[in-house]
Order: sequence, then C-alpha cells, then structure tokens
Amino acid sequence: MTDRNGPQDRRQPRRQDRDGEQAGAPGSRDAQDPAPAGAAVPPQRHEPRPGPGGDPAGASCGSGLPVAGVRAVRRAGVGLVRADRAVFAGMLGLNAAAAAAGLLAPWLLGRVVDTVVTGGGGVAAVDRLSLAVVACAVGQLLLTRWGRLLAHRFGERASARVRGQFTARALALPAATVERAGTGDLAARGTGDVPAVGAALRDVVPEVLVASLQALAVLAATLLLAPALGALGLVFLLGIPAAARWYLRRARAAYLAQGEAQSALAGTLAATAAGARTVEALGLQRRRAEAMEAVADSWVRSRERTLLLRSVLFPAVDVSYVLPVVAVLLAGGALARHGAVSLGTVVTCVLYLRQLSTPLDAVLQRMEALQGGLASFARVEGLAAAPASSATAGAEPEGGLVEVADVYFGYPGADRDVLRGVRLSVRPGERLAVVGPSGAGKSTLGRLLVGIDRPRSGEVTVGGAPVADLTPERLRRQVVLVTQEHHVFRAGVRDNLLLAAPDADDTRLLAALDAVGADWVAALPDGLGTELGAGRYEVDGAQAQQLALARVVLADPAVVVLDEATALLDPATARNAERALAAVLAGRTVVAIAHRLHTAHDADRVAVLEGGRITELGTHDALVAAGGPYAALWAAWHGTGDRPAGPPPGRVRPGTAG
Ligand SMILES: Nc1ncnc2c1ncn2[C@@H]1O[C@H](COP(=O)(O)OP(=O)(O)OP(=O)(O)O)[C@@H](O)[C@H]1O
Repeated sequence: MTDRNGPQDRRQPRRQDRDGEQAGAPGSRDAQDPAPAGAAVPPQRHEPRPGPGGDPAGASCGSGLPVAGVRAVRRAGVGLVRADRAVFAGMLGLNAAAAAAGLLAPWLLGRVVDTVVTGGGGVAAVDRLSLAVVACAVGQLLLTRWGRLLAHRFGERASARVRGQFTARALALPAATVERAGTGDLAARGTGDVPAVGAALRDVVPEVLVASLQALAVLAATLLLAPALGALGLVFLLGIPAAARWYLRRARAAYLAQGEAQSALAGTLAATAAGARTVEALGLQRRRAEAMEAVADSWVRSRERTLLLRSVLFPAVDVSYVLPVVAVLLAGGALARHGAVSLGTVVTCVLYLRQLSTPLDAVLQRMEALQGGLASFARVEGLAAAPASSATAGAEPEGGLVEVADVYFGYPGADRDVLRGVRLSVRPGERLAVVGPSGAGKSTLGRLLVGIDRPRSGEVTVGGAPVADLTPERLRRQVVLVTQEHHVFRAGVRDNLLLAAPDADDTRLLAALDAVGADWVAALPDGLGTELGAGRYEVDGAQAQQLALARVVLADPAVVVLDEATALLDPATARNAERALAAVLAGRTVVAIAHRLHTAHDADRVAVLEGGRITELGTHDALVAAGGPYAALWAAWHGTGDRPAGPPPGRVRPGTAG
C-alpha cells in the first residue's frame, strides 16, 4: 500500500497516543472516560473478565452474570462471520486486491531505478513505468474504498446482530437470575458492553483485518522478491512483537489499576459533593480533603505506570521500523555491488519495509481497543450461559387455587431461612391478605408465589402447577405480581397499557383505567395518545401505580399478588383503587401483601406472617375476636391499642397457623 500521507502525517496519531489523548489508544480511553465502556477491565465491574489466563472453555460466573470463555467468544465470532459470509469474503477479497495493488507501485519504482541504472529503454520506458505507478495508486485507492465499505457494512450488520441477540437473551433471563446478579450488571452490559462491541465490530475489527492483510502481503512480497533481504528485514522486525508482548503482559494490570484509581477518584469526589452539607455540618472538610489527596495520589501513580509502559513500547517500535531498513540498505548495497541483486530490487525491498510500518502501526494502535472489545464481547456473550429458566413445558395450570406446601426459603448467602415451613391454601376467587411486621418475609412469600424465586424445599403451586416450572408466558397468564415499583415506559398511555393486552381496543383500555379510578387520563388533551415521560406528560407516583393496576386488569390473570401495590396512593385513592380492583378481580384469587390494615379488613381471610411462619390465619372478625397478634395489630392501627408496632415476631398461636 502506498504511504500517501508520508511519514510525518502517519506518525501524528501515535505522537498523540504518547500524550494519552488519542481516542482508542492505550491509556487514552481511561483518561477520557472514568468508566470506559468496553475497556479491557472496566474498574466498576467486579466480575472476573476473561483474559489471556481466563477460563478458556466455559463461562466464568462469580456472583454476577456469567462471562463467556475464550472458546465461546471465538464460536460467537465465527457465527457472526458465517451469518454474513458473502460480505465478509468480499471484504477480504477486495482488501487483498488493494494490498496487491499497493505492492505493485514499489516494484515499478524499483524497475524505474533499474531502467535508469542500466539505461535500457530510455525516458519513454521511465514514463511508461511512472504512468503504471499512478494507475496502481488509483486502482489501490478504488479497491481500498470498496473494501472498507464492505468491512464497515459487515461491522454494522454484525453489531446489529449482537445487539438484537443481547436484547432477546436479556428478556429471556429469569427474573431471579437478574435480581441475583444485580440489574446494574445487566444494564452495564447493555449500555456499555454492547455499544463497545458494536464500535469494535464497526471500526476496530475491519481496521485490524485490513491492516493485517496488508502487512502479510508486504512481507510475502519482500520474501518472494529477495528472500535473503526479506529474511534480514524480518529478523530486525522481530523487535516489534517482542516489544508488544512485553507491553501487553503488563498493560492489563496497569490499566486495571489506573481504571480503579480513576473510579476511586470519581467516587470520592462524587461522595464529597453529594454529602457537602454533612461534611460542612460535621466539620469533616480536612478528612475529606485528605481522602481526596490519597485517591488522587494513587491515580497519579497509576498514570505514571501506564505512561512508563507506553514510553518503552513506542520508542522500541520506532527503532524496530528503522533497523530493518538500515540493515537491508547495507546488505542490499553489498549484494548489488557483487551483482547478486539489482539496485532496483534493493529499492523495492526498502520501500516495502517502509510501507510495512503503516499497517503495523494500525494494528498496534488498535490492539488495546481490540482487547477491550473482546472483553466486552465475552460479557455480552456471557448471557448465553446465564442460568436459564428451569421452566418446563409440563403441567398446564388451571384455575386460581394457590397452594404453599411446607415452604422453606433463604436468600443466597444468608445464614438463615426467611420463610420457615409456610403452609397456605388460597381458594380460587378468594382474597387473602398477608400481614405481619417488617422483615417477616411477606414480600419474599409474594416472590415465591409468582415464581421469581424457587423454594429451597416444599412447593408453591398455582392452578395445580408448580409456579417455578411454568414457562414465562404461562406464568404471566396465570399469576401477576404488582409491586410498589411501577415502570411507566417513555411512550403513549395506550402503548403503556397495550403491553399487558396487545389486542385490546380503546374501549377496553378506557374501561381498565376506569376500573382503577384513573379518570385523569380522560382529561388529558390527547387522551390515550398522550406521550408519557420526562419532558412530556410526567405522571406522579399514584398515577404510575394506577397505570400498573390497569395493566393487571387488562392482563386478566387467574391469580394476582399485590405487594403493597396501593401503598403510594393516598388513602382515599388507594381504597378506591382497591375496591375497583376487587370488583374487577371478582372470581380471581388475590393475595394482598398488606401494610394498610383496611386491606386485611376487606379480605376474605387474613394470614399473619411472623418470623417466616404463618402464625394466624382466619377472617378479620375471627382474628380480632381471637385477641391474638392480628387483634393487637388492628388495635394499634386504629390507635386504640397499647402497642404502636406490630405483634412480636415468632409468637405462634397453636391451632391458628395454616
Ligand atoms: N434480595 C434479598 N436478598 C437478601 N435478603 C433479602 C432480600 N430481600 C429481602 N431480604 C431479607 O429477607 C427478610 C424478609 O424480607 P421481606 O422483604 O420479605 O420482608 P417483609 O415482611 O416484606 O418486610 P417489609 O414489610 O419491611 O417489606 C428480611 O430480613 C430482608 O432483609
């Protein structure tokens, strides 16, 4: 390939690298972004990343979502190539042809030298050769342009495939898997790693492939033209892989440390800014300043370390470009003097070796970005190895009977069970309220009822089928959990509702809104078409909750678990929404995790959960009459009891527990 920019221009980007300012170059990513997406080892993520020493076969998991092993990443890469093999082959072919055209120009220049030296052919021959050089340059330009176009087309398509696959896999993940790994991990992969893979596929991979092809073509041509001179040049070029190897061995740890130091710096700064008033009120300025100084010192040291690495790599590479040229000139001159090679051949070899620095520079510059892209790809592909839903296509649930059979459950890592021998049977169409002190396990029971978590022992069945074994579609038709967290999508009211019932018409949507008392929608200028979200119509907490409840009405499941679903509504609205819901859900089973005791009052039966056990179960009137924990809770709620809090945990009233 002709080095059209000349040595000065070509060197410019690397000079910037040395100052750590060139995007995508070693050391610069972290400088520009404290949490670099797709950097080799983003500091804010704590899972192990597959590196050269990583798990080569499978996926490493730790406590977060898995990270794909080297083999899995390679398989996925091959899959992307296979999916677009025509474009990929075209890209390789065109770039190989461009590289070949680039080799012709130095060869022709060599012939010009020979023509001048031998005097054969005269000026006309030199003119012809010069015209051929121009033709080669134009040919190379056109081929390179088309080759790059195809390379970027391949990158864009592959990136779209990765994105689509990630979305599909993320949506198929069992809720418990996401919760256990932390939604932040999934979000970081979706917003950081997927774009990083996209950028790598669009820019880095094509660039490296093209540059590698060019370098190989130049080396092969040099060896073919003059094997002795080619071999000599190759020997002196070995300094480059040696320097790169030395650098790469140290770079991962050094950049990891730099990223961590940068994260610590940003974190300390953010914490100090966020807690400025507390810092001022408690006179903590000096301690915060010392903390800032400590993290800043560590950041500077980490920067110095990476700078040191770059300060070795780049001079070593620069020297390795010059040495082969000098060696070939010296040896070539001696050989030419003895007539072993022509002067033109020596000139061609030297031009080839000079030309080699362009693709090698490109590969070196992209090395770090490629490594970061691969690490991101491993995290994105890791989703394929995430524990899938254990759902089976077995039992088909029918009806709204809910049964909890001697269930024990504890969160991973906790030393004691949250639920301990819970037994409960809720008849189809019955409304059961679950009450109890904070931390008793009410929400946990709700999670088990809707299949988010699986009991450690015992079984939860809905409609006769174990919920943990239901496929997500069946599960959604059968049981729905409504919590205090209500997501309102940045879309119209209609679209927000259609999520629950894609086929519903406006009449049904309005009826569902009416059922939950969301009359504010009718008052909106665009009604169901009103766009919701920041900068548009912004719903408040109560309205978001009403939309969520309307979705439940539309989803029409056999069983509904309400986990403090109406807690954010003011008492009057909440009561209205619950009454409306009760009317709409007549004939369905409702398990309401209640913090307001009127919910319990309205329920058919009340279960009191204390310390992970059901200690009372019966109708509101019966439990009040029994004078036990529920009666005390009820009295306290009405302000007539002598105890302001709920019943003491762990008290079991024999004969009342279900
Ligand atoms: N994801 C989790 N991981 C670990 N422990 C958890 C998790 N969720 C809840 N716990 C613990 O399990 C116990 C029961 O929590 P749970 O939320 O089920 O109680 P609750 O009765 O609903 O309480 P509240 O009324 O305050 O919401 C608590 O000790 C809580 O700290």
